[in-house]
Amino acid sequence: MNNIAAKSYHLPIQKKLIGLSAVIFTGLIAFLLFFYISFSGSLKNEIKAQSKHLTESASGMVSYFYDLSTTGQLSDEDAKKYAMGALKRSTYSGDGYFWISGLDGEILLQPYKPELVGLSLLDWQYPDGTTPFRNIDREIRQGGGWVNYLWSKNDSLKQYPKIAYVSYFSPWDWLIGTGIYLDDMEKNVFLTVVKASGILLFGFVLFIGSAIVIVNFVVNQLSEQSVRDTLTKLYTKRFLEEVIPGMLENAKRNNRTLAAVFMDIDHFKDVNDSYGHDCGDKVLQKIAQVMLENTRSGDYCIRYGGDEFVIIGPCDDDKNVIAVVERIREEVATLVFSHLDIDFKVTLSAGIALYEDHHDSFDETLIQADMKLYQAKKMGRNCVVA
Ligand SMILES: Nc1nc2c(ncn2[C@@H]2O[C@H](COP(=O)(O)OP(=O)(O)OP(=O)(O)O)[C@@H](O)[C@H]2O)c(=O)[nH]1
Repeated sequence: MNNIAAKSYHLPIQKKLIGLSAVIFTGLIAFLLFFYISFSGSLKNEIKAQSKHLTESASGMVSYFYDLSTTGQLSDEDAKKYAMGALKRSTYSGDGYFWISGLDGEILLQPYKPELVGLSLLDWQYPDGTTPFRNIDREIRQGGGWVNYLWSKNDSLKQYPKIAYVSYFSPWDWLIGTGIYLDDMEKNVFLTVVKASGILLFGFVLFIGSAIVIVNFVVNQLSEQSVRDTLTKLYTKRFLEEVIPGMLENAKRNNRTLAAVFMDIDHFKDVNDSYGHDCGDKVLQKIAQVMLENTRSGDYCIRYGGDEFVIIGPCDDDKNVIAVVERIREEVATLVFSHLDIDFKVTLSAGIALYEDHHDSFDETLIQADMKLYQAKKMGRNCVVA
């Protein structure tokens, strides 16, 4: 039954929530795009800075061996040999390595392609005739700088664009460098950004999902409260109007009919007058409880107004309905209320009508049930007329 209520009351809020999520989602995609562009730029710079830092550290290592030679602890030749050995072993990030060449372009150290040692880089030409290492010394002599060139990977002959930071170790006229393949860098940047975006997206989905669950819960609670009578917690007359079309449809689909029961407490005015309004309220609450306890989950118990109640529920014929209403009437009649040590009892009258003729409007059934209630009152009250 709550589904029907949800259908009637939640739709606009849910639509707004979906709209809001769509706007936030579009915003997030735009943000991720912006994030990708700016973050990938700074990540590339970071990778380049790391490469520069590595080359400078390698120069520092070479410098250490050079110092040993100047203090006479190592011969110049041994110092160079040990420095080269140290750099040869200094690989990083899996396949990162350092190379050394002389100022004349001669390759002195190439850990992954030792066959190149002794060859000169200066005359090395690309198919377009350019010589990438010819200008190295000019820039590098200032201390260090970036060089772009093509170089094959360890496991293939194909050449890939590479960028290397090269520093100049002047005492030995050595150029020390370590390079990064641009496609590897792009791949690393892409993977890092994708991971970061994935985390952001996951966070967003989690946030929106929780927001939808919480809002749905709050909306359910609020709409449930808005259709409940505050005193008896039964549904209100307004809710009856909302729920009837759906109930009629269900009844038709299941080849059943709907019963309408009108109930009214007998001489309730006297209860108020004799025992006070608060005591009257307690009577109303107790009778509502008896109604709820005696009806099924598909039935709707409604406080129609004042001391008047309505029950609507699917049924096949009036026998079961009469039995249920009689049970409620009898149970109410046995209740003993007390006020300032005075015990009193109340009774109620009821009228039952079925929607069996499938009139155009259910209002007619309600009017009939109300008329039957009137008859019950006329017949002396504390009875059910069907
Ligand atoms: N305590 C209390 N009384 C209410 C409430 N709403 C309506 N009433 C009272 O319920 C009484 C309804 O009385 P009536 O409909 O005139 O008739 P009755 O006294 O029940 O007599 P019959 O219906 O003819 O048996 C009135 O006195 C209203 O003031 C409420 O929320 N709390």
